[in-house]
Amino acid sequence: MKSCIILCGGRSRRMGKDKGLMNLDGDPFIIHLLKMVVKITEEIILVLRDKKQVELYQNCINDFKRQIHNHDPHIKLVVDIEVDQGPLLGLYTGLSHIKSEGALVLPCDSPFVSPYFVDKMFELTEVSEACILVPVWPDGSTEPLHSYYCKECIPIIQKQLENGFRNVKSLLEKIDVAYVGVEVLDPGKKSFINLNRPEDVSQSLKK
Ligand SMILES: Nc1nc2c(ncn2[C@@H]2O[C@H](COP(=O)(O)OP(=O)(O)OP(=O)(O)O)[C@@H](O)[C@H]2O)c(=O)[nH]1
Repeated sequence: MKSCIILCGGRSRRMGKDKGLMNLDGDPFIIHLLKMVVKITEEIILVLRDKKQVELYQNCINDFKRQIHNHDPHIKLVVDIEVDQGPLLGLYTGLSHIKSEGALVLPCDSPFVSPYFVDKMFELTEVSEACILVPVWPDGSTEPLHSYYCKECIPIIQKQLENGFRNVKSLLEKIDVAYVGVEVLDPGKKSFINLNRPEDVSQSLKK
């Protein structure tokens, strides 16, 4: 079973409005992601901040269901166990809800994630013995919000949170990680584009 967790619970301060619901070329970012991921996975968990955000995303997903003529596209909305604690807690919440052994984690602000990337990640997790699979750039920087995490990470994340860490990168030092070059996962590298500011959106439309 292939599971995907999409983190949507950030504050979008730089964008000024909820990034997942931002319009890009006719669809909200989250719908760009869902259109692609729904065809590849059997379970999708959106991790949101609070009930108010759930209501907004539920409306958006109801429109999506009508659009694709599918009343049950295996999408579940869950809420962070504590608000505003950052993506590490979002990951913890997401992993606590999945039915499978692990999940591909994506941020809601990367609407150009490609099916090639998603397929490749799942293909590599099947042969990797590591708990986490993380894309790495030639300069050594990593993409922990475009990574695969197995459920064995849950107690380690819990410990990291108790120790005051809120950053997903802090987890990578604590558990077995396999690093894979970004060029292997997405030769065009568009999957890793994050749209954080209004100007990022207008620039992405010009490309
Ligand atoms: N569930 C959950 N997701 C989060 C949380 N914080 C950030 N995220 C998600 O993690 C991804 C990266 O977030 P950032 O861009 O670093 O932070 P942001 O709060 O969304 O945006 P800024 O306020 O502009 O920094 C996005 O998909 C966010 O929605 C959180 O506390 N809970």
